[in-house]
Amino acid sequence: MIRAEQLTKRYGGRTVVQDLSFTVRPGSVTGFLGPNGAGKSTTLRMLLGLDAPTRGRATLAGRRYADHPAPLTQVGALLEARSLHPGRSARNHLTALALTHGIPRSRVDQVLDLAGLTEVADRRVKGFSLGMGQRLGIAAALLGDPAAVVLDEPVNGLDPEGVLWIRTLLKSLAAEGRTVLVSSHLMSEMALTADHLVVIGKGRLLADTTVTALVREAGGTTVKVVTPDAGRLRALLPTTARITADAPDTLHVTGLDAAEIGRTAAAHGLPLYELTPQTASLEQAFMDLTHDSVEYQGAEPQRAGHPGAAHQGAAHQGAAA
Ligand SMILES: Nc1ncnc2c1ncn2[C@@H]1O[C@H](COP(=O)(O)OP(=O)(O)OP(=O)(O)O)[C@@H](O)[C@H]1O
Repeated sequence: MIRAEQLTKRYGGRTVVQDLSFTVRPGSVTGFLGPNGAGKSTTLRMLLGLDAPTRGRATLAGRRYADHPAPLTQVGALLEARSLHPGRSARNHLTALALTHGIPRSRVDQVLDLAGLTEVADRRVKGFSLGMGQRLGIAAALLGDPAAVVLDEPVNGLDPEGVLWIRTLLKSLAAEGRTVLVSSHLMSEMALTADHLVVIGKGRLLADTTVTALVREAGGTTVKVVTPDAGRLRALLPTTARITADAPDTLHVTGLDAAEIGRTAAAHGLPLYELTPQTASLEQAFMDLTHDSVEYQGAEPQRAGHPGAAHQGAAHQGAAA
């Protein structure tokens, strides 16, 4: 369990984290979301004892990081700035870390395997790609077999295979009963990875909720349906569904999932050319939530009237810095 209690951080005269309180529970992935500059990294550094709070408290399993006799067994962390000795191999790097923390050497091989680095374990780190470096950082975070894992923007700069690997790993760490806290400025990524969300903007808490609840609040998932028989399909769907049409053959259906719509169409022999659940509403919910907290506004994205266009307009304001 990770807990932030009224955490506040001031740099000079500027408050970058203010009165932030939240709890991260074991057994699920918690996404820590906010636009660029919202204070995510600063908060994570305070949780990990790397920065002292101006006010408030951060605890892991009830104690401050510095008060744990063997912190690496409590929490493993991957922060954005990595300090790796370029001339060392991955194995040597992990072995040095293990020896200085009283962790058996045998654990090094286990984490190399877990991170998919066994084959390159004896290569010098300076030849590593960004993805391999990220895997090594995660191997180091898991070295102490920690009860909690904290990762700052772990998918930044990774290729699709790397992103998928991290997503799967985070879910399996949570399924093992660990506490998993992962920061991101991308709602689309967190929607696929996290169960719970803590959203901040300008250092303040904006939402502490589940992905499911946020989807519900955003009006549910909308399904785009393209069919030459749009009129007939519309008449066959339950009246509880909200349906809009922006072209003669295209419906946007809220309140029904894709499977139900597909079954109805199949039962009546209606051909479907497209049946696509859209998370655009979730992106929009995130942008609405954080709109006033974005430090560096780019051009205002189009606030379009239908979900498909909103998706295209979702140019991640947070990334506009
Ligand atoms: N050591 C520091 N001294 C002064 N200001 C700082 C320091 N570290 C961070 N800040 C400021 O605090 C604010 C929050 O920064 P932080 O890196 O925590 O945000 P973030 O949410 O992690 O952003 P990003 O998504 O861009 O990484 C920023 O305005 C940043 O400029």
